[in-house]
Amino acid sequence: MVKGEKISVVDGVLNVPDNPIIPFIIGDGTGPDIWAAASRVIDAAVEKAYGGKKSIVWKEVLAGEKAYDMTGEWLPQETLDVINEYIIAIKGPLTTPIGGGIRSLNVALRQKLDLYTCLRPVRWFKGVPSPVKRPQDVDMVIFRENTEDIYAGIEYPQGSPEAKKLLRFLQEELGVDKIRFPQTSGLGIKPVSKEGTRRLVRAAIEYALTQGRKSVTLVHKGNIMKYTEGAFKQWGYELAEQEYGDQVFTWNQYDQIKEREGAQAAEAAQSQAEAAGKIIIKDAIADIFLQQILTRPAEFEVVATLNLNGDYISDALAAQVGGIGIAPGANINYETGHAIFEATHGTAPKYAGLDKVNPSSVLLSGEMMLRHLKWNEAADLIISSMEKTIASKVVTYDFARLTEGATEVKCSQFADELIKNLT
Ligand SMILES: NC(=O)C1=CN([C@@H]2O[C@H](COP(=O)(O)OP(=O)(O)OC[C@H]3O[C@@H](n4cnc5c(N)ncnc54)[C@H](OP(=O)(O)O)[C@@H]3O)[C@@H](O)[C@H]2O)C=CC1
Ligand SMILES: O=C(O)CCC(=O)C(=O)O
Ligand SMILES: [Mg+2]
Repeated sequence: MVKGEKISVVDGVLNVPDNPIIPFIIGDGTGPDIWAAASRVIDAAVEKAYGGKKSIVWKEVLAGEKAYDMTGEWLPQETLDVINEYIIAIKGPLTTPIGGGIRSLNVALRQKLDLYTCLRPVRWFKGVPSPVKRPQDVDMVIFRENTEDIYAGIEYPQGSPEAKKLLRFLQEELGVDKIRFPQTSGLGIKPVSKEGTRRLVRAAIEYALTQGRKSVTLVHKGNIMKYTEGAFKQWGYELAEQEYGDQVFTWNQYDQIKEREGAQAAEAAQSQAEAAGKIIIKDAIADIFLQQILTRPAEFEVVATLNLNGDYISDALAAQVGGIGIAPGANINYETGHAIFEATHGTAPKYAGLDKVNPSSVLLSGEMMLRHLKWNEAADLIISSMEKTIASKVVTYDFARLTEGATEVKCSQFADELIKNLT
């Protein structure tokens, strides 16, 4: 058996040995099915690409139901320590109960390791059934802030001593008289910071610059939540202008030119910036954005947004390219180099243990991980195999039910097909 080595970060650069040890969390619900399938494909792609010279040494770490059954803890400290030490990890989905019980372990992992970017690329694979006419126009990369917003978990149940105390403070100290039914309200707090916004928007702009993307759209609900979502927009524009002055043109600048010199001059300035290859930094209010990504998706490329908006937007966009079964993602801290790759979907509990669901989301998260490690040859093999397999119409239930003439296969059989098509 190959003895693995640790990935390290040297002078801010990821140093990847030929046999990196990569921790994985198998996940709850359908997690074991999709992980078994996806990890086989990842291993086969690496073997095919490097002929045995490189391989991943998987190291299981515990979280969720398996961790609770084995250790009595949902998220053992050891799991956090191991991921911290080994830098790069991958995970299956973990269950979060609704309306009570433990807080999200998925969110806890992101917060505890400060993985502030949730990176979710959304693209269409030819042949995947889609509810829209031109799914090929959807090619967006979402940068969702991953550590703040109402996901911070500062929430108090209705009638609790904490809720009563906070209510009293709001009413007596801050003169709040707008809570419609104070005695029967649960309360939540939404922290959004300048630092959190700046590092997220910086990551989005860096991505646009290095990947040759034309625009970054700041998505917010700043008309209603002025000092959180509105501030996100303002801080985002400020960061873009301060740090990327000659490489970007912002709609904030557009508005200033319009006010000073009129609409024609502003239009001309934007056209000139586009012609010069500058990145356009624009913004959209979240509700209309959800309409525009359906009606004119080609206008959006990189999206930077807050935590809750990003959660909604990523599932909505996934639907346009074939659904959550094919939506990958990663949680990344670009300063420390730590990253956990994970599918966008959840545990899909009704299909648990049936060897049925589509393993593509976690597999494509693995593909993102390989690319992150600069193992592009193996990543490319996964993409071309995915294209061939989907074109042959041998697919899991989610695509089969929408594809005429498809052959429906199980999760594990889909992995077999993918491995066969790694050529
Ligand atoms: N990062 C994480 O670990 C996440 C965890 N969760 C957690 O997962 C649990 C269930 O959440 P829920 O809201 O039902 O969302 P899920 O994403 O688990 O499932 C919703 C639906 O999406 C489809 N789906 C999900 N995964 C796949 C797949 N691999 N292949 C094909 N279709 C798929 C199924 O649709 P259909 O019924 O149409 O076949 C499924 O019923 C909750 O506890 C939630 O908190 C949720 C999101 C992310
Ligand atoms: O943590 C959870 O249970 C849900 C998280 C989620 O929906 C997401 O990250 O997209
Ligand atoms: Mg979600």
